[in-house]
Amino acid sequence: MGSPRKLERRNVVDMESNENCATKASSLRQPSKIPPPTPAKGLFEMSASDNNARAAAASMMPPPGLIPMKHKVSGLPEPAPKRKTLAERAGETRTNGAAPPSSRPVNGAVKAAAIAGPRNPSLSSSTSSRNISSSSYASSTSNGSRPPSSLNHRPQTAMGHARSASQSVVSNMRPATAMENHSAVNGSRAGIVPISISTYQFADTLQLRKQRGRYDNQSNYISDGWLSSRAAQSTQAQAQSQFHSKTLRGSSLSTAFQNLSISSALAEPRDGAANLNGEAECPKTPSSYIPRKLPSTPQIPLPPHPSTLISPYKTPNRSNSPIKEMFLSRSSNITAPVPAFDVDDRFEKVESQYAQLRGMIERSNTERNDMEERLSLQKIRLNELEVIRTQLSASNNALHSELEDAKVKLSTTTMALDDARRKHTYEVDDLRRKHRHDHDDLKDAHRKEMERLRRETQEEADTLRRQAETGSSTLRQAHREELAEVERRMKAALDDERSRRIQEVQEISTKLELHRQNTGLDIEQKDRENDQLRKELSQSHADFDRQKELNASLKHSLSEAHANNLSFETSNKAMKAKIDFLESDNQAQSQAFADLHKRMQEAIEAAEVAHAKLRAEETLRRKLHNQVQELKGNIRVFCRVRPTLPSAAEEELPAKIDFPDSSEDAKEVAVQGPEQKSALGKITTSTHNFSFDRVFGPSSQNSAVFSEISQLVQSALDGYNVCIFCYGQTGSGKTFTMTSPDGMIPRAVSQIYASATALEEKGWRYSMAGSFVEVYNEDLNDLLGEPGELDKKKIEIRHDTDKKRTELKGAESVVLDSADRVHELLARASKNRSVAATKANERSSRSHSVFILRLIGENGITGETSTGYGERLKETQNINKSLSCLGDVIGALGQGGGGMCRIGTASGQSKTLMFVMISPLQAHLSETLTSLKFATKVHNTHIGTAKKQTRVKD
Ligand SMILES: Nc1ncnc2c1ncn2[C@@H]1O[C@H](COP(=O)(O)OP(=O)(O)OP(=O)(O)O)[C@@H](O)[C@H]1O
Repeated sequence: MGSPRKLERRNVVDMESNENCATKASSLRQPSKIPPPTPAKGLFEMSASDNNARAAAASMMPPPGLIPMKHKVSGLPEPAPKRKTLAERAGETRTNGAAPPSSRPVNGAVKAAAIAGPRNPSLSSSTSSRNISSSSYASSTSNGSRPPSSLNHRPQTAMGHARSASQSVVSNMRPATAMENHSAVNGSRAGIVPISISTYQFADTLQLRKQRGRYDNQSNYISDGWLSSRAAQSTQAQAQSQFHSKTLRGSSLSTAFQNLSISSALAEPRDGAANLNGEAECPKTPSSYIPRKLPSTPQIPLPPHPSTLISPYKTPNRSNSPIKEMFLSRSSNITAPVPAFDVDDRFEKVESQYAQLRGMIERSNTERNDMEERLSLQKIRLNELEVIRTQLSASNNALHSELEDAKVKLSTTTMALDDARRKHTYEVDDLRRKHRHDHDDLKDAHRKEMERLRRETQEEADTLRRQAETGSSTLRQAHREELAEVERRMKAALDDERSRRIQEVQEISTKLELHRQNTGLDIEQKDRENDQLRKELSQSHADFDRQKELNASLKHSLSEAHANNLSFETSNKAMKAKIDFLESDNQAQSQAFADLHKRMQEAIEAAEVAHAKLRAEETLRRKLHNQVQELKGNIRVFCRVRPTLPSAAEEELPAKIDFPDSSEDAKEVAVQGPEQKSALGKITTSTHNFSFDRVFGPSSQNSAVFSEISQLVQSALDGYNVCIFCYGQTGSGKTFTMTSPDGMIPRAVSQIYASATALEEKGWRYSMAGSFVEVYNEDLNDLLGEPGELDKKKIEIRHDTDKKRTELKGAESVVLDSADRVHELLARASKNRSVAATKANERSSRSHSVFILRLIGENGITGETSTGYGERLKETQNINKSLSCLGDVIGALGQGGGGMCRIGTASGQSKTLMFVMISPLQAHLSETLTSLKFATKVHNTHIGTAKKQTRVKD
């Protein structure tokens, strides 16, 4: 975008060029293959007619008014009435105002022609031809020969000419008209500038025509008259043509004037005074009109025959034109006189036409002034518009900047809105979390309250029990006394009973004796009676039968009596035995008591011996158990492959995992590695075999796994530090194995409780406390603390090298006074972990949770104490740092550098069991192999003998 000034200038230039174009356009000729009898053609003919002006003047030349009439337009205004003749006006001094300034350079060719004119006959002849016609001038200013048509295209339009004008000097293009020639010579537009000059020059031309006519009149009037009339005719024809153009196109006056001016340029040298005056009065005359020194008219040689001028490029039409024969030539055979034209009449006509032209020029000037005024107005308007445009662009810029500001504000507002929305979301989340925490707190408080109530109830129950026990001992004493009383009473009763029984027995014995005696008497009497009867038998057989019957009945009675006698004898014997027993009871009882006491003393002594033996055996058992554990290895590696879950997606294909020694205590696992493509494109798979202390397949249950580690739990009870940790990728079953309701931790705690209860009779009293911490970002967080303090409350690890104990300062320790308490503890830790996991998704896979069970055992009899730690670590494979650290630790432990770096109690002081957890899926195959390789490394590590943490009470 240019500056306003530039724009204005460009507009002006455009307008000028438009005007120029319009002007040029007005001089356009319709292209025609047959050249019309234009003045250009006539100029050549006029050159030729210098010698034969008379020849066929009437027939060859059209009457003066004929050519103008051809182009005359009916609407053309009539010329103004004549005031002065051209001859008169030719002598007048030209005004400066009529001569526009010109900066056009003098054409070199013209200058050369002017300078070299007298010396070069051919040039002078051509120059003379210029006096007659601009067309011939154009020819002469060229190289003297017409250029080949192929190189010198004659412009078909004014525009074409305008374009070619600047090239015309170089290419020697033949102009179509004098006007075009003029333009070509000057190399600049021919528009307005020549108008005022032509007035003056045209007058000169006319004057010269007259003088020449007169001169010629003296010598060859006819020829001169022909020349003059021919020139006038040519001028008139041009003027008429310009009128015609003006009328048709409205702005071709300058073109017409240019034609005239060229003629005047030819006329200038003829009259030295006029020429000098012209130069003096109009120093700004265009350079193309600089007076040239030309030979005076009388010495002007006749131009060569047109055919010689244009011979190289003779137009076929022209050469074949029959008109050519109508012109005079040396070879013309003139036989009849040719009538002369009336020159004055022609001049008058030309004058009138000139006046007409002048009027038109004035009008044109007026129009031009109007146009200039309009142009200046337009320029002003343009400036105003430019100012408005500037203002508008300024306001546009302001609006743009406002728009940008508004956009920025909008984006700021949007961002603020987003921030507010995000903040609101965070606040809602926080509130939700707080609400959840409050809820959990309430639940905790409720649980605590319940515990408190339960404890109070327990205490009350204890009090009651104590009271009951007190009551019961009183009762027992009373009972004992009562029992003694009863015993006494029983003894008295027994004595009474005994004496009563003895008395009864004596009575019975007496009765029995009496009865026997009576029976004997009866028998004797019966015998007598028998005898009597026998005697009487003879007397009577009937009496015998009767006697027999009686005898039978008597026998029966006898048997009954005998039975009774026997029973009586038995009871008598029993009674006798009883009496004997009762008589001997007192002594036996005292003897029995003494025996019993003796035996009891012996039993107590034997029990004491047995207890001592048992304790010695328990110590031996522990020692042997520990030796067994040591033999099994203080760091053991178990591998567990979890089953494919029913919820697993279909595309989760299982990996090929085999258990070559699939027995109850399998120790080997074989994993088929990923497919590998050889250079030849052959696909191979390799099987990786691993062996560990124990391998559990997918179908293994937690109970089976625990049976393998229960001995380690026993070691914890025996006072050894035990570390059990799971290692494996996410989702491989670590949590399931360790903290599920039947996982290792609940089972271990239950076993410890059961064993502790069993050991109570051996004098051991155990107390248990559990802590649950999380290692995240190398910080320890308490999973049993308040959820809000999870990442805030920091826990310190303190290691007492003297006591060889490691403690976590700040971690909450929950007393496990019943086996069920561990479930609560695990649930609390799990909840805290899930709260933490919602804050950071990756937390689960980047954190390690450690459950620490602290066992303190005291033996009231022996005074021994044992302190052991059971630890459960859940190590996640995802952390390479942890992996390498763990590897380093275990490696260092294997080389006896246990104190260098510690993970929990995984050192020479402890027994360590590592679970390597394996996912059965193909997708996790590479992690599976990495885990197994690492576990193999650990398995190959030997850790020094574990030392029991036993102190003898002072
Ligand atoms: N032996 C098994 N038998 C049946 N289901 C199992 C077994 N082992 C693991 N699972 C199941 O597999 C899933 C993932 O196990 P788990 O959550 O214990 O993995 P993890 O190793 O603790 O994962 P993370 O490291 O992410 O905590 C759980 O749904 C669990 O119930």
